[in-house]
Amino acid sequence: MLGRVNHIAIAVPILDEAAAIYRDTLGAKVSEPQTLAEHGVTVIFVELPNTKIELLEPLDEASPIAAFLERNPSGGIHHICYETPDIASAAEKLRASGARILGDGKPKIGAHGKPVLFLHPKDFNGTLIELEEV
Ligand SMILES: CC[C@H](C(=O)O)C(=O)SCCNC(=O)CCNC(=O)[C@H](O)C(C)(C)COP(=O)(O)OP(=O)(O)OC[C@H]1O[C@@H](n2cnc3c(N)ncnc32)[C@H](O)[C@@H]1OP(=O)(O)O
Ligand SMILES: [Co+2]
Repeated sequence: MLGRVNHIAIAVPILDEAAAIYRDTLGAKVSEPQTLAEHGVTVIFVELPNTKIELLEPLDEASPIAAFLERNPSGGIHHICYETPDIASAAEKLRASGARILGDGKPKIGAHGKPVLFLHPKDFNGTLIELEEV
């Protein structure tokens, strides 16, 4: 079911400041901001040799990451995204195992234009998992 780590996401209070740290202090290549209205966030990707860092800023208080940032005002690691070759079959196996798929349980299109799903952190050692079909 699991392929490569596609990205590790960090929720941040101020996206431009977080991107400047990666670009100017850490010398990494960062993308332009991408607003994902359907997901309630604006994202910037930090390109690394073996994976990406996804910097996430909430669009508004209704954002799914707003409560996380209230609990962690300076930001924090938010989720890990694993690649999967077949998200429908992964969802079927996960449901059969009793794992909770968040939202309406149907894949949505993510930042890379691919179908993604999120799994409840309480079912996976307190870690929010995103699956992206690649
Ligand atoms: C898809 C576009 C883009 C991409 O990569 O392409 C993205 O990644 S968009 C990312 C933003 N979207 C999401 O994160 C969608 C899935 N997330 C959610 O639905 C919520 O964040 C949810 C339900 C995981 C948590 O929401 P909230 O904090 O408002 O809910 P609760 O207070 O009920 O939390 C329940 C329980 O889980 C703990 N929690 C919450 N967030 C996390 C987290 N990121 N990692 C670990 N644990 C988390 C929270 O503390 C609660 O625990 P408890 O012990 O009950 O207090
Ligand atoms: Co993500």
